[in-house]
Amino acid sequence: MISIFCPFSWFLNRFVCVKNPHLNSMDEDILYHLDLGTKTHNLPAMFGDVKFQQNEGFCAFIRKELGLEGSEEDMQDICTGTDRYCMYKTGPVLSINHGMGIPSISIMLHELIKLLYYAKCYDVTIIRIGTSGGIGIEPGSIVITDTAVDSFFKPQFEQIILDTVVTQNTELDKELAEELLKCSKEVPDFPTLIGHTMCTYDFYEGQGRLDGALCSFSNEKKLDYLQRAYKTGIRNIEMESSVFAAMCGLCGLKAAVVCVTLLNRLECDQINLPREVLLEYQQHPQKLISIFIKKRLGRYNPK
Ligand SMILES: O=P(O)(O)O[C@H]1O[C@H](CO)[C@@H](O)[C@H]1O
Ligand SMILES: O=c1cc[nH]c(=O)[nH]1
Repeated sequence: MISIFCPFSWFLNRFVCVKNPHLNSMDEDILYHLDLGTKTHNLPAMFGDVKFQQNEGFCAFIRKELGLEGSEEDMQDICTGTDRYCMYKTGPVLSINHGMGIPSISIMLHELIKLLYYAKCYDVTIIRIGTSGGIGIEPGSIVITDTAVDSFFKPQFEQIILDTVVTQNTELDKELAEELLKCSKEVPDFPTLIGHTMCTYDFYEGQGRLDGALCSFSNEKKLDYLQRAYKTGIRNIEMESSVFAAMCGLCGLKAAVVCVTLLNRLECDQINLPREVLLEYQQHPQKLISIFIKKRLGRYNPK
């Protein structure tokens, strides 16, 4: 492990760290997919005050909740030169979309973590908020992930590095998950629970769906698989949590995954609720995270 910032060990955990000795010898680092760079942008000035990082377009909402200055129109996409990702910042909150699937979020995280490192950010909490398919729970529920598991229900992420399979840990921060669960008591209008999240490489066959262009198994096989997943403690399925947990863990970032469930996969495969219901469900994680951020900043006033 390389520690870059400070010789005092108590300080090390506070700064975002990278684990790449080669970065030290680079004159310039171009964060290509974010359209930012260490020579072209003053990253500490732009991002040095970031304390919370979200993965969805969430800034306008939290800006209003925190009563920060300016209008929604003031919020410019920071990654204007690329259409790969969008990034917004309001006060100490940075919000980025990550696309779908492990490769997309992994590229974003490499560049984001370097950005936080170059910007000398410290005490950062990073939260993925998004949607998922629930298993055996009411649609609209939030699952706070304790551990991301793979399609074999194993708590690990297999990263292929050169021609070697490297197994990485996918446990998320337990204290942070509990703190988020505590915050959920303030929003009793939807259930929130802590559980395992299965992370897959595909939305259709990879999540046991019968409605893709390809399907090679029966309804009985599908249900048997999902019921076995439920028995191991898996409560939802999505497509990014494992590499997110692994990379954040390796870089010492306190991380959480907070996803709403759009359907109960023991009952159906299609996401067939009206658009307005789905949009309302997608606000559930935002409401919870907004309470969490307000509490952390000492700005929470229950209504
Ligand atoms: O709502 P988001 O964050 O995109 O997450 C889920 O939705 C997508 C599939 O519809 C996948 O990315 C999955 O992880
Ligand atoms: O079933 C679902 C719903 C949202 N996202 C997923 O990955 N799966």
